Amino acid sequence: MRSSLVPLGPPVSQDRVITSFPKCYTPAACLQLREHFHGQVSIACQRRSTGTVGLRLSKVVVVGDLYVGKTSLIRRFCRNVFDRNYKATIGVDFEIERFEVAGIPYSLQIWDTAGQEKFKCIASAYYRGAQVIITTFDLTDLQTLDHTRQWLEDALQENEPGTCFLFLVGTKKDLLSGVACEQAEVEAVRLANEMEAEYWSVSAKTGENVKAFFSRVAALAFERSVLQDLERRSSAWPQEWRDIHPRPRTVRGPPAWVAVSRACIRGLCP
Ligand SMILES: Nc1nc2c(ncn2[C@@H]2O[C@H](COP(=O)(O)OP(=O)(O)OP(=O)(O)O)[C@@H](O)[C@H]2O)c(=O)[nH]1
Ligand SMILES: [Mg+2]
Repeated sequence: MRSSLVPLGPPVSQDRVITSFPKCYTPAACLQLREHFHGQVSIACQRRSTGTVGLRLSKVVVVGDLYVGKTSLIRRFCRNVFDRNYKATIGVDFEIERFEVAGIPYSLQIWDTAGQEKFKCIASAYYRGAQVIITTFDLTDLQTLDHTRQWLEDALQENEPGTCFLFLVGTKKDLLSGVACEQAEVEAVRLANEMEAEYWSVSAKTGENVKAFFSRVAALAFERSVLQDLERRSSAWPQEWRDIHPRPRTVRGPPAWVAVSRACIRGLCP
C-alpha cells in the first residue's frame, strides 16, 4: 500500500519501496538475522503511528581510504552511473535518497567523505549525528581493510556510544575471481565481527549488491528510528500514569495511558 504520509516532492520511485525486511549478505557478519520487521514496528506502521520518522532525515556517513570507491558506490546507488575515471572527493558531499519502508516515507542523507589525508579534518567535522557508519575498503587491496579500524574509530569518536549501526563494505567485487574474493571476505568477516559491524561485498561497476545493501541500511535504520520514536513517546507519559500503567512491551491496541487519559477527559480519574 502506498503511504499517505509522503511529506514532500514526487512519489518515491518503485525501486525504493521496501515492503519486506531485506536479507543480510552473510549470516557470518550480520547485525540481525530476523527476516521481518520488529513486531512493534509492523504494528506502528500499519496504524500509521510512526511519529515524526517520516519527516526526518537519517544520517549515513561513508568513510574509508582514498580510491576505495566510496563516491562510486554512492553514485551507483543514487544515480545509477559509474565513472571509471578517478576524481578525488574534496571534503564532503551528500545525497538524499527517499524510500518508502513498510508504507512509511523515510529518507537517508548519505554523506560521501574524502579519503585523502589532507581533507580528513574537513570530512571529520561531518561525522557527528550519524545513525549509520559505512566503513569501506577495496577488496583488491587488503591494506585498505587494515585501515578501516582507524576510520571507524575516528567516526565513532564523534558519536554517542551505541547509537550507530556499523557496516563494513568491500568494494570492487568485479575485480576478484571467486577464490580470491572468498579469501578476502574471510578476513573482512573476521574484522566485521570484531567491530560489531555487518559485512557486504559490492561492485559499483556492475551494480552487484548495491541496491540490496542500501535497502538493508534503510530498513535497519528505519526500524531503529521507529522503535526510538515509540520509546520517546511512551517515556513522555506523565510519571503518575507510568507508575500505575507500566509501558507495554508490545503495542497491541492503544497504549494503557491512552485509555487512562481518555478516562480522565471523561472525568473518571481520581
Ligand atoms: N572495477 C571497479 N572500479 C571501481 C569500482 N568502484 C570504484 N572504482 C574505481 O576506483 C576509482 C576510485 O573510485 P572513487 O569512488 O572515486 O573512490 P573514493 O573512495 O571516492 O576516493 P576519494 O574521494 O579520494 O576518497 C575510480 O577510478 C573508480 O572508477 C568498482 O566497483 N569496480
Ligand atoms: Mg570520493
